[in-house]
This record gives sequence, structure tokens and C-alpha cells, in this order.
Amino acid sequence: MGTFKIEGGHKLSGEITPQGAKNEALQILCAVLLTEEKVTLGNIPDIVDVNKLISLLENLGVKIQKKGKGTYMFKADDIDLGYLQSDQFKKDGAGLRGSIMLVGPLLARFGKGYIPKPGGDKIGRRRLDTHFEGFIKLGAKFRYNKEEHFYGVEAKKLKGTYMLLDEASVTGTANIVMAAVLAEGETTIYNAACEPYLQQLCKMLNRMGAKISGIGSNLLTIEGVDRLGGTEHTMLPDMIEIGSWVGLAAMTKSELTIKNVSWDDLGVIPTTFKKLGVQLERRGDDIYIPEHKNGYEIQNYIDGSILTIADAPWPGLTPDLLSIILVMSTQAKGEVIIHQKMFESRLFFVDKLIDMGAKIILCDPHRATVIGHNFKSTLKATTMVSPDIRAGVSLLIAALSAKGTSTIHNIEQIDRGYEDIDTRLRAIGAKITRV
Ligand SMILES: CC(=O)N[C@H]1[C@@H](OP(=O)(O)OP(=O)(O)OC[C@H]2O[C@@H](n3ccc(=O)[nH]c3=O)[C@H](O)[C@@H]2O)O[C@H](CO)[C@@H](O)[C@@H]1O
Ligand SMILES: C=C(OP(=O)(O)O)C(=O)O
Repeated sequence: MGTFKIEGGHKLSGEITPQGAKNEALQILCAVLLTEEKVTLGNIPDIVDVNKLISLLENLGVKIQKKGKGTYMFKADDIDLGYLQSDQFKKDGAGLRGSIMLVGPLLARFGKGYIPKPGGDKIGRRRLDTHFEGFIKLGAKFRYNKEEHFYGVEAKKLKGTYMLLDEASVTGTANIVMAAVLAEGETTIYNAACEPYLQQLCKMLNRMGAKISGIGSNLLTIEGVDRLGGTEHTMLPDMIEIGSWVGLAAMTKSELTIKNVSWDDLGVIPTTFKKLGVQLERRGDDIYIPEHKNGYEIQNYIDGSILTIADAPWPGLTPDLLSIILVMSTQAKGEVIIHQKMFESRLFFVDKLIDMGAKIILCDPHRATVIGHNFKSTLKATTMVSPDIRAGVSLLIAALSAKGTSTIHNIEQIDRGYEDIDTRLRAIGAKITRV
């Protein structure tokens, strides 16, 4: 179990460049299976989950060449479907959430897709019904081995159809889109998720020859084609990382510039931080955050009632930023309710923040009320264990703002999604060491 030692209480300063988007990369990497031609991908983050998926592709027989930092060429012209039945696949496939999106492309191109119960954060129930209901609608036969938690779908040829998803699942939509692009006829997906990750995937598939319209909306129409060709694609900067650095800058009262954020793809993220009193400025495509010498004050609603920050499918606020927003609210002036609607076990990490001196009431598994200290009292350093990727980074931000030296164990959770985080934070003045 890896550990970070963090000496808190120091201001940071300078520039930080976000990595390529983790959740986009996981979709895009699976899409290389849809063609036997070369696909070159850039700005792939060097993080544990992405590297696990690249190694799954390699074991499936995809030829992979590293062209430079974050740039790889993939060629899926000789796929070993036998690997899907191996014990090794049952182990490797369960190592991350993103592996579930191998199923759609495999089903579309080879008529069969299998996957063990995927991994990812333990943040409550993470069902896969939307994915498999979509494949079944497209004509696939579904089977599930309960003892092994092993899922399978098979179909000679998928047929386009209309479907109304039971929920706007991010990976579910990506999976169904990747299956439908090679189906016979037209598929309409209503209540589709439309995060920038999905918009990027659909744009790339269109460059490969797919015919997808409605990109960016919750109604996608896909006219099936016989085959797809090669392409090049570059990941957007990771919006969750960008939000993490905004929260970090505010809570450590640091002047920070976040470079090349692709502002137009950030949706409500900048305005959400502004509601929490954070000053952030658009400078070209950078975010500039001044030193918050006098702290930051949470706005109330127009009628004076307490602000709620809640997650929602895009264009609502991503749930992946709520833990970060919660931690920075502990030093704000004012009160806020954090409502994590999607996941039921993602707020339990607040116990650690309470130990550190934060004023938080966990109302129920989904809602926490935070009463900010307005920097009148700093958090106390402590020893903690990172429960999931975003709670891990939130605890790291808490530790960087706290007085004294904190220890965070199980940092593998953080490494799952943040590239070389300690080196990058040291470059802007953080006192953090990996032990
Ligand atoms: C690898 C990857 O891309 N992971 C992301 C993806 O996970 P993933 O695709 O697994 O998440 P889903 O979008 O399927 O669902 C997330 C949770 O929200 C619930 N839900 C979803 C849609 C909806 O309309 N109503 C609703 O309640 C689901 O039941 C589930 O509990 O999307 C999540 C939601 O943005 C993010 O937290 C994850 O970081
Ligand atoms: C929940 C997350 O990831 P995953 O879906 O990979 O577990 C996340 O990125 O915050």
C-alpha cells in the first residue's frame, strides 16, 4: 500500500497543466477495436487505469506502438478472441471500470463480447443493466454467470432500433454507441448521456466513417455502416483534474494558473466554483485563480436560502467533483449542502475531515451540510486512508491546507486517475513525498 507524507500549510504558486481526460481515454481506447486500420491517439494520461486498459488491448492482440509521451498507435487487425475466455482476462478485466466498454466494440465487430464484473471506485451500487438492455435491444443474446460474475453477449449481426435508456449512463451510452455504429440500419438512443467524453467519442467515430448525429444532446441517431477506418484523436484536458486544482488553489489560498483547460468544454464547472465564492478568471484558454487573501464566501440563493450543490447527468455538474467541492467548502465563509444524488457511498470520507476539525453534518448517505470555518481555524494534520479516487484527492487537498504533517495511505486509488500527482504538485511548491 503506497503512502504520501504531506506537510501542509504552505502556499502554492505557478502553473499546472491538466492531464488528458481519464474517462474519455477509457472510451476512446476501446473504440480502437472497431477497425483493423491504424488509430493514433494523443494526450493519453499515464495513469494506472488507462495503462491497465492498454495492457488488456495488448493481450487481445492489438498491436501497440508508443510514439511519444501520451501518444500511441493501435492496430486491431489480428484479435485473439480466445483471451476473452481465459482466467487471465477474468482477472485483468475486473481491474477497472472502463473495461466494460470493450464489450460494445467486440460485439459489433466480432459478434461476441464478454466481461467479468468490472472494478472501479467502491462508491455504492454500480449496475450495468443499461449497457446490457441496450445490447439486447440491438438483437444480442445475453447471458450471465452469477457464480463468476461473468457477463456475455452474442449476435451474428446487430440490428438498429429505437431505445429509451433507463438512465443516462456514461459508460453505458458509450458502449451502446460503439455497438450501434456497425449495426444494420438506424439506431436511435434517447436519454443518452452527453458528457464531453461522449461527444469526443462520437466525433472520433464519425471521423472513422460512422454516421452519428445529435452529438452533445440526449438524442443520438446512428446510421449503421459496414466498416470503420483509421483516424487520429487527441483527448481533451481532464475536467475533473481541472476542478481539483481550482479547489486546491482556493483552499490553500494559492495563486495558480491552470493551463489549456478547453474552457468551452467545462460546462457548469466554472460557475459552480464561482457560487462558492472562488474567483477564477478566463485568460485565453487558461484559468487564473488569484490568491484568496480574504477567503471565499458561499453565495445564497436569491431568496436568501442555503445553496445546494448537487450532481446531475451532463450538462449538470459531474458527481466526480462533489468530494472536492465539499472539502474546499470546509474553509469557505457560509454554509452549503452537498447532495451526491448518483452514488450512495461516496460521502463517508467526511468522517476524516470531521476528525481534522471540519464542521460537517452527514445528513444521510447522499447529503452533507458543510459550515465553513472562513479560515478562522485550520484543519489539523492526521493519518488517513484514501477510500476512492476523488475522496483521495480531497483528503490530499485537506492535508495540503492543514497544519502539520499528514499521512495518506492507499494512494493507489489516487494514482488510478491522477498522473504523477506528487511530482506535479511539488513543481508548484507542495511539500509532498511518496514513501
Ligand atoms: C469510467 C467512467 O467513465 N466513469 C464515470 C462514469 O461511470 P459510469 O458510466 O459507471 O456511471 P453511470 O453514468 O452509469 O452511473 C453513475 C451512477 O449514477 C446513477 N445515475 C446515472 C444516470 C442517471 O440518469 N441517474 C442516475 O442515478 C447510476 O445509477 C449510477 O449509480 O460516469 C459516472 C457518472 O458521471 C462518473 O462518476 C464516473 O467517473
Ligand atoms: C468514479 C470514478 O471512476 P471509475 O468510474 O473509473 O471508478 C471517477 O473517475 O471519479
